[in-house]
Amino acid sequence: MEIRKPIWVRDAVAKMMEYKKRGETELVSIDECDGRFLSEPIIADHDVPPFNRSPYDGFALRSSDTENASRDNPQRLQVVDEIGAGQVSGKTVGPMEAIRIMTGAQIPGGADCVVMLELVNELKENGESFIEIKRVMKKWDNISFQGEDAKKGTPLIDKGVRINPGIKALLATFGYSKVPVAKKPLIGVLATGSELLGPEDDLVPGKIRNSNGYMIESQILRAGAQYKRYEQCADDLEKLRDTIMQATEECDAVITTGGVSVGDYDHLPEIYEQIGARLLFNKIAMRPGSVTSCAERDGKLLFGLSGNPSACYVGFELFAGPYIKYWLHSDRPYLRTIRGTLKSDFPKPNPFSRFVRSRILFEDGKVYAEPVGLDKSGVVTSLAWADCFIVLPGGTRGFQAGDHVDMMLLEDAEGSDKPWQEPRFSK
Ligand SMILES: Nc1nc2c(c(=O)[nH]1)N[C@H]1C(S)=C(S)[C@@H](COP(=O)(O)OP(=O)(O)OC[C@H]3O[C@@H](n4cnc5c(N)ncnc54)[C@H](O)[C@@H]3O)O[C@H]1N2
Ligand code: MOO
Ligand SMILES: [Mg+2]
Repeated sequence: MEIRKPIWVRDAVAKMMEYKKRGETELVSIDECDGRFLSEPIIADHDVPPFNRSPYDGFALRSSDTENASRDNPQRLQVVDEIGAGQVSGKTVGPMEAIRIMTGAQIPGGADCVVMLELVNELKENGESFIEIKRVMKKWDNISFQGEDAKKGTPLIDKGVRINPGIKALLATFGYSKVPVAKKPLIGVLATGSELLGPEDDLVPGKIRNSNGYMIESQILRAGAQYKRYEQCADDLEKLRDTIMQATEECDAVITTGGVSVGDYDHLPEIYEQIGARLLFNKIAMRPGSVTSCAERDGKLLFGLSGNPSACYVGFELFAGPYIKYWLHSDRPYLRTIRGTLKSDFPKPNPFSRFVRSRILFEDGKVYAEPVGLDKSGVVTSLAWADCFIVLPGGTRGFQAGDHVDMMLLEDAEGSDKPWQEPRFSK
């Protein structure tokens, strides 16, 4: 029987990333851009705001006219025009004059400050309008300056960033009615196993429902890609091979689940050979997911994820996820790792690096990680509660509550420019 030699997580990631690719750009309507990844950076092509404007409803005037203003000596200014947002006054504010101005309107020529409506007395005399002002105004009081938010030419958002509501606001600000985004890779998904039923099927002895296929599809969507589902397949070598071949032709990458270990019906290793795919690795020093495999055919990757649900989940996040994020032009395609405090004891030793499905807790300004569910690779329920992996490097013993540990974030938009790597002492 074949004995596989495990490789380090960092080496497996590096091997897989030798085949990384950037997706092409496509233009989508701004209405369709949510959740997509920018394929070009956003650079301010004009000043924001584009003109000096009023942050208040009030009066624009010359601060020098208020030099002697006080409670006992109100200064009277004549109101010579009024402007709402979107309008521009043709007038210039002269000595002892003011222009009534609304929030967002361009500051008229001559004026160098704005006084709020609430701070003046308004008077009418002979059909003419005046204000009395009782306070000294300083030059540039209450002006929102052209370019104070962003100066023309400033890089604002990197390419490869997922469009969120704030970024969408910037896209609109800078006139992107069409947005350059990375084309989503199409990932073929194939769940293998003669024991698998569909979610619509009743349970029968010896069988289980296919959960990995749906989970992987959801992980693909969370990573920002799209999937094509291939009909779940019994462990029949020829049929599996033909379906995988077809998926490799039709998709940018293929993810299978199950059939990668050493069992009698684990056909993936044989199929890689038969279709002429080059095996990059089939054993990694990690738990779960040690059988995670990856092969390459014509520059396309085939991810052979474990059939065990937790192992499948981890394999996707460590390998397929970064591959997809890079495709989407991210320079931070890896999961971000932070340090946190272990909430409960984890007594198991770690011969291989362990990715423990866990939950982030925030208490008293500290970040804690708490393992969820059974730490077994065949477990499915814990995945529903996990929003991070606690990463325990191989070669370490058990950990106690209060120890500091690495936490890999699963629901994080920022990512990391480096993958998690085994610390040197674990070698
Ligand atoms: N003699 C050895 N046996 C095993 C080894 C080993 O090194 N030597 N490795 C174990 C490890 S570790 C893992 S992980 C599993 C990997 O198994 P496979 O990837 O070959 O997956 P299967 O055998 O097809 O299934 C394993 C397990 O997962 C269930 N499964 C499969 N597909 C799905 C699905 N779509 N949804 C939900 N559950 C699924 C399947 O019923 C099995 O229970 O091998 C160990 N064995
Ligand atoms: O690959 Mo298995 O999940 O290590 O237990
Ligand atoms: Mg198996």
